[in-house]
Amino acid sequence: MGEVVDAGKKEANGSLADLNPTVVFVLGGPGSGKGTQCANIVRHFGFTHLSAGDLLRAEIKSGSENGTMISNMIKEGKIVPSEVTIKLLERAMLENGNDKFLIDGFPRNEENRAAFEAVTKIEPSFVLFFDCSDEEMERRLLGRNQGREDDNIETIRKRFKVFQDSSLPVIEYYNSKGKVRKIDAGRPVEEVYESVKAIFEPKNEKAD
Ligand SMILES: Nc1ncnc2c1ncn2[C@@H]1O[C@H](COP(=O)(O)OP(=O)(O)OP(=O)(O)O)[C@@H](O)[C@H]1O
Ligand SMILES: Nc1ccn([C@H]2C[C@H](O)[C@@H](COP(=O)(O)O)O2)c(=O)n1
Ligand SMILES: [Mg+2]
Repeated sequence: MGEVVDAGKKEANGSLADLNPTVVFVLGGPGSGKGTQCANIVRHFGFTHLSAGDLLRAEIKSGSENGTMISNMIKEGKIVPSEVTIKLLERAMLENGNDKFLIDGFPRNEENRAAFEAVTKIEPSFVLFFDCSDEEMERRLLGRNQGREDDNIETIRKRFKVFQDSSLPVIEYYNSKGKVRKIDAGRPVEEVYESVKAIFEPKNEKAD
């Protein structure tokens, strides 16, 4: 008889090396609109959206042994150790079945970046960077109303500082490799998406 599998869960099959997925990192400050724009990209371009923050919040809810540590770090706006987040991302990619992923909110610091590269051997195709002012991001986060424990002014300020100090250097790293596609994310959702769409649409380059 075959193995009984929990009906609610998919099995993580194979390895990432076998899957060899296309990966786009989606970066930007807290509230810059990463999740909002990823939902649009998924609808039109067949990617699967994996938000590192969502995976960490699900891990807290699952009652995992790391739950309390993750919850405390998120409340403080700090970055969870890479091995925890990378395991969640690897599992999500292998369980999913798709081979095109938008990885949202990762890598958040140099440790995330270097560990992901070392463990998965995956190079992102490019990095989508949503550039937005702190004033606009703060307004959006305070109006988000999704019950997130980190959407309060004290934690928001800490998250902004971590973004400046730890996440921007990662974007600069990829920029030096010509991989960053920067989007002015301070505009209305539909306008931002027009710019995003242009990046994902295949180019109609004329042959000679
Ligand atoms: N271009 C936009 N203009 C106005 N509001 C927006 C825009 N994009 C997103 N929002 C709103 O701002 C809030 C934050 O957006 P979203 O959750 O997509 O940001 P995020 O970058 O994923 O944030 P976080 O890093 O905190 O997860 C949401 O309430 C969303 O509806
Ligand atoms: N690579 C990551 C991504 C997220 N986190 C933690 C810390 C963030 O403040 C929080 C929320 O993430 P968001 O949903 O805003 O992308 O999750 C992390 O530690 N490491
Ligand atoms: Mg988000």
